Amino acid sequence: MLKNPATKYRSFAPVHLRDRTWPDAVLSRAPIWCSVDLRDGNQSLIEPMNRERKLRMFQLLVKLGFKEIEVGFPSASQTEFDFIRHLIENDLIPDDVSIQVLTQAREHLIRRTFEALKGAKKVVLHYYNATAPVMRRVVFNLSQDEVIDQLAVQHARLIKQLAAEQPETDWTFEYSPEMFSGTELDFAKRIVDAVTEVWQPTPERRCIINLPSTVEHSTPNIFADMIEWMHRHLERRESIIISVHPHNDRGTGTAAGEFALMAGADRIEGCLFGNGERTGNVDLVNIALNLYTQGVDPGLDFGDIDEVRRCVEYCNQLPVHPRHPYVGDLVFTSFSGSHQDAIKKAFSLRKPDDIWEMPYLPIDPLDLGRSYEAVIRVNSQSGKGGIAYLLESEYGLTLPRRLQIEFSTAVQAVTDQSGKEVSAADIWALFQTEYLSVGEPYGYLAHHLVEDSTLDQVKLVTEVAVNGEKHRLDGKGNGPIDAFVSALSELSGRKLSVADYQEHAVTAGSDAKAVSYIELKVGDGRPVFGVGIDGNIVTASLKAILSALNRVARRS
Ligand SMILES: CC(=O)SCCNC(=O)CCNC(=O)[C@H](O)C(C)(C)COP(=O)(O)OP(=O)(O)OC[C@H]1O[C@@H](n2cnc3c(N)ncnc32)[C@H](O)[C@@H]1OP(=O)(O)O
Ligand SMILES: CC(C)C(=O)C(=O)O
Ligand SMILES: [Mg+2]
Repeated sequence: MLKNPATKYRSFAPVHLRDRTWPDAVLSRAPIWCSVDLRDGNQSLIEPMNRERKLRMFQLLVKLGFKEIEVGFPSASQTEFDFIRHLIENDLIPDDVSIQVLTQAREHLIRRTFEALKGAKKVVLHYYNATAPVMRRVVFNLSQDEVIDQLAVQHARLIKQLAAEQPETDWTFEYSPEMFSGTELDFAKRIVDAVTEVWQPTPERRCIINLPSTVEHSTPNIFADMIEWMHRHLERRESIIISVHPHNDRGTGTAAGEFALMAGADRIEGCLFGNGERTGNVDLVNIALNLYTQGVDPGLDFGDIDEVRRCVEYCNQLPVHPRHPYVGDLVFTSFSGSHQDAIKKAFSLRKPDDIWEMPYLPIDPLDLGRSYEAVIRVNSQSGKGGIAYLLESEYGLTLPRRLQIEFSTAVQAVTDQSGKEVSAADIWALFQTEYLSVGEPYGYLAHHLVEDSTLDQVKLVTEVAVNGEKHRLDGKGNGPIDAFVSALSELSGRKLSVADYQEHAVTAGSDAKAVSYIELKVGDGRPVFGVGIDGNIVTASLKAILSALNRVARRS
């Protein structure tokens, strides 16, 4: 049993911001994106990326359109240092991309970081120190003023000085009060103001103040309040890019990121598909595609999302979950009958330039390079709509509604028995067995049609096999179906009549074929469907009648 948590945990305190404005804000443009896959993502991996994997990730991020990429923590290890040298010395960084590097607020680490950056064109130099009370007490044993002076201000000065010594590089400075989300707001403001006082940013040369929820420990509205508070209270706000860096410990990293952007943040740091420390950094793909589905261009290209996933899985050596937003294998799939029914109906009414308004599909899978193939999959939770959708999309058959109902019983029997999914190919095989390959007792052999214009009738001569024996049938009627049905009634000794008849060209496959669906009534029995497919529409209809008759025979 869990112990009483009230004796062990403290609840988070709300921010007193009665006139908050962020809940009414609408996100109408993309933020500045910064990927930290190669740093925060990398430092959380079981096996950090080697150079080859890092390069693959870097090239992917560039291809996706990121202009700010945190490429590592150069003072952490030789691998990190060498990777950054490799990028610079081999001219692998496009001119419009800034590499970003992280360092602790410690002199020897900062000096080593600058060493790693010699010759780089555009750099975001990012340093941090923890600011939360627990860190001040446990890790640093320093007072608020000492943390401001000894960690933040002194190292802001050092960074300014070392940057001036490397004027060939276009520098942007970034400071993170690490654990901002657990820091008193007035202290966070004081330390940030002290840093910007040293740097003296201008609206033309802004610095970045990155406000992380290093560990997410409140609901996202509290984080948004904190960001709006900082946005309103910071000195030199017009010369600062406010960045956020949400983690996902409570599972609300995306909401926190979006609310923070509504609350005044200009920039967001995160990882592809939410990799990163513990439960991960905020998922930038999620945020970007959420914008996209609101009609806002995110400025990042996820037009081949499966390719992105493959690369990320390779680099991180971690799988992406099948339910992961926008990318998981199952996220565009409906198994349940009512969802399938609505999707099928919406697809058939949709015109190419319509606004996307598709039940159960927040985004068009085609926009992400996915197909409609997986949109509907069938198991015992499915209904006729999904089965009909698969036969139509994969095999070009548009089943009449009552046939959908009839055939879904056959599919349901299979899925109920196996408990498993049935593929489109399985459904097609079952459809063939049920309707198309029923050649006994009646089999179609040939027909000959004579139109008699004087009588306004047709004469139909048919050859059919009955239990393997050839029979010639002569029939008359107002059309070939009518003529055949009357001849068959005579042969079988039972009254046959057509309750419904539909046909269409088969749209799938290369051969021009027609399909005919006949609902046949035999005597007083309930109508039964038969289906025929043939290059000739009359033959297709005759086969459909025999299919229905054979199915009746099979049942009895
Ligand atoms: C929230 C984040 O993601 S922050 C980024 C975290 N990322 C990483 O740590 C990955 C790379 N890190 C490393 O390679 C190493 O930790 C290094 C090179 C940075 C430092 O290594 P070491 O000097 O061996 O220290 P160690 O790893 O034990 O870290 C603890 C020390 O850092 C100090 N420290 C931690 N954060 C800071 C900071 N922001 N500023 C100054 N000192 C700090 C601690 O006080 C402690 O010092 P102490 O040994 O005097 O008690
Ligand atoms: C270094 C900082 C930005 C960080 O990764 C965090 O606080 O989560
Ligand atoms: Mg982080």
